[in-house]
Amino acid sequence: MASTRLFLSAKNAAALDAELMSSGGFSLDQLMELAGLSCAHAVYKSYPPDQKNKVLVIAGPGNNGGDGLVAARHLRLLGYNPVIYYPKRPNKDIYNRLFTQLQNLKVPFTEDFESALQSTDQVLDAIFGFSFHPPIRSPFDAVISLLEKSTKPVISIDIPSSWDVDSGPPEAGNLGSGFLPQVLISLTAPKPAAKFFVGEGHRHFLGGRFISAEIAEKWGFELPAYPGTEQVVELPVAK
Ligand SMILES: NC(=O)C1=CN([C@@H]2O[C@H](COP(=O)(O)OP(=O)(O)OC[C@H]3O[C@@H](n4cnc5c(N)ncnc54)[C@H](O)[C@@H]3O)[C@@H](O)[C@H]2O)[C@H](O)CC1
Ligand SMILES: [K+]
Repeated sequence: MASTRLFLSAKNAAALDAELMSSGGFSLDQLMELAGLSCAHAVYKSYPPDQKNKVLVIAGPGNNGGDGLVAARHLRLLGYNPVIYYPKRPNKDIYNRLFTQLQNLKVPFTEDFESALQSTDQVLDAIFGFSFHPPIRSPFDAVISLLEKSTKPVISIDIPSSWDVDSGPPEAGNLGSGFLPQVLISLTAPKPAAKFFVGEGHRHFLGGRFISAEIAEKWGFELPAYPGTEQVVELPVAK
């Protein structure tokens, strides 16, 4: 299993993202496609499709939500039954196109989060990524509260939503302090909050295979070797 040395702070993650899309020559679509594809592959490795598992994808208002929409499309094509809860949908071209692609694949959208949670097999948390700033606002506060009480396995994209990107889970007694996903998929490089992602049986993947060794060195993190054609590499989790 690969190991990584250093973490990418919220500030550096945003700056690196901007660099990839300026001097790096990438478009947001390209990065989001590779990020979302790696998330679908991490779900596949953690919960292989079994009689068309239902995966409830919670998509937030930013690009973390966009990764979730891309992952939902790939999950559908991999044999899952994704259902999407997308309560705050900004009217932006990239999200509108992802929405159209999902509609064409007949992926359902739901407005009833509570019922969808009861009937799902797994949850894909694509609510917030590296631009989240606590405290969490409506309607996602109620969503996190329900996830804290639920026993459904959760796979979080980039950070467990409600955790501070740099300092980790909220203090005991605050919303989100009881939220610990089963699987974390870090994109580009783990964020400092990933230090708090621990526990027997929990799995941590790194995805977003678009970083060169030169970029990793420049931004001060170690890039583990992706095996063969894999879109994710598994990282150790402390017990
Ligand atoms: N290079 C990469 O690794 C790539 C990562 N990608 C993914 O993009 C997210 C970061 O996306 P961004 O749009 O910057 O922000 P978020 O999705 O984290 O959220 C912004 C969104 O959330 C709202 N918000 C912030 N705080 C709160 C709050 N307390 N309560 C409610 N709402 C809040 C804010 O207003 C915005 O609307 C990264 O993590 C990856 O998942 C890309 O796919 C490209 C490549
Ligand atoms: K997330």
